Amino acid sequence: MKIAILGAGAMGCLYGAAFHRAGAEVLLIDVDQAHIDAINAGGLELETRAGTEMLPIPALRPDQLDAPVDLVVVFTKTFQTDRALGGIAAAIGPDTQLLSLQNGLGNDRRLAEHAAPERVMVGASTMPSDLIGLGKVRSHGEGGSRLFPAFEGEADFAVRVADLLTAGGIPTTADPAIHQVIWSKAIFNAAMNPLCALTLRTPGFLFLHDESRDMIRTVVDEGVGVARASGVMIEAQPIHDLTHVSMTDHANHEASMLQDVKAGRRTEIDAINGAILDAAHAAGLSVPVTETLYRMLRLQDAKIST
Ligand SMILES: NC(=O)C1=CN([C@@H]2O[C@H](COP(=O)(O)OP(=O)(O)OC[C@H]3O[C@@H](n4cnc5c(N)ncnc54)[C@H](OP(=O)(O)O)[C@@H]3O)[C@@H](O)[C@H]2O)C=CC1
Ligand SMILES: CC(C)(CO)C(=O)C(=O)O
Repeated sequence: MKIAILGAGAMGCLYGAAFHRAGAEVLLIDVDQAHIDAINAGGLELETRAGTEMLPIPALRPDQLDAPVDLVVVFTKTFQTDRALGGIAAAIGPDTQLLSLQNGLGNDRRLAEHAAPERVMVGASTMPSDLIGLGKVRSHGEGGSRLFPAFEGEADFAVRVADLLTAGGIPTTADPAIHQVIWSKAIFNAAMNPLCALTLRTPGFLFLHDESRDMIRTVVDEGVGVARASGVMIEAQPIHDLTHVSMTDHANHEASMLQDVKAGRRTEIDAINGAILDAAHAAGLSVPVTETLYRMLRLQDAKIST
């Protein structure tokens, strides 16, 4: 299978490495020329709990992709998706499948702007990953992914993709309840990521303080209420459990939103807390802690653009 990873940052490199280990033909696509050059010069350096690997995966700029691939895996930030897919139009042929494992809500809709709905797959990942330098990624922690066609597509291709990732070291399943999975992950991120970004601390710090643990519990309960009012029937306890795993097993992982704030980049607050807030308004619900965190991160983002 020929796979283009669109956005060779922390997660793109981690997933590109798994596809590569499983024998797929992988191309890492990014806009950062220095990062591309570093990968092409010495290989992708991936540090996990199992050790450090140097993987000879080619990296390219979007304009260097000139023929259709079988699968595009989108791992840009959510607000970069549309532009990034527009930049690789030549790689999206009539049979090309698109997959997003990005955080947040609405990724299905964003991908369906660039391919027929039956060729759009979505999902979520609980793998942690940090970009630690040019051509260098670190992932310390267990996790996995779930994916499935977003709309009415056939499950066969999703199963093949999941099997490849599992063979490459990221346990992945094709899960028909994918929209419940995505809502649960978005609620988890709405609770964890803004608090990491605002305190400039990792989940282990949040575990030490009643203030953060209380807010995390409340945001999860608020989000589950919104999901259920929107017709997505999920339970709160598995999400509470996931926040506990994050604060203990992934205690030192820099949540992606923390990585963004530290690097002076815009965050994905609109696709996470903002999307839950929009759904709350549509359902006539109030979600005060989710909304406060949303407003705080919007202010943080405003510092970058002003
Ligand atoms: N990091 C993590 O642990 C996790 C992240 N996620 C989600 O995965 C997604 C990716 O996150 P993450 O890997 O951390 O993000 P990164 O910022 O590390 O990676 C995104 C990459 O995409 C590149 N990019 C931007 N625009 C384009 C474009 N037009 N064409 C090609 N590449 C482009 C960026 O370059 P540049 O920096 O120059 O803009 C960057 O290298 C997000 O939705 C995130 O929420 C999900 C689970 C865990
Ligand atoms: C790694 C994980 C699951 C937890 O923080 C994440 O989604 C993120 O960093 O955005």
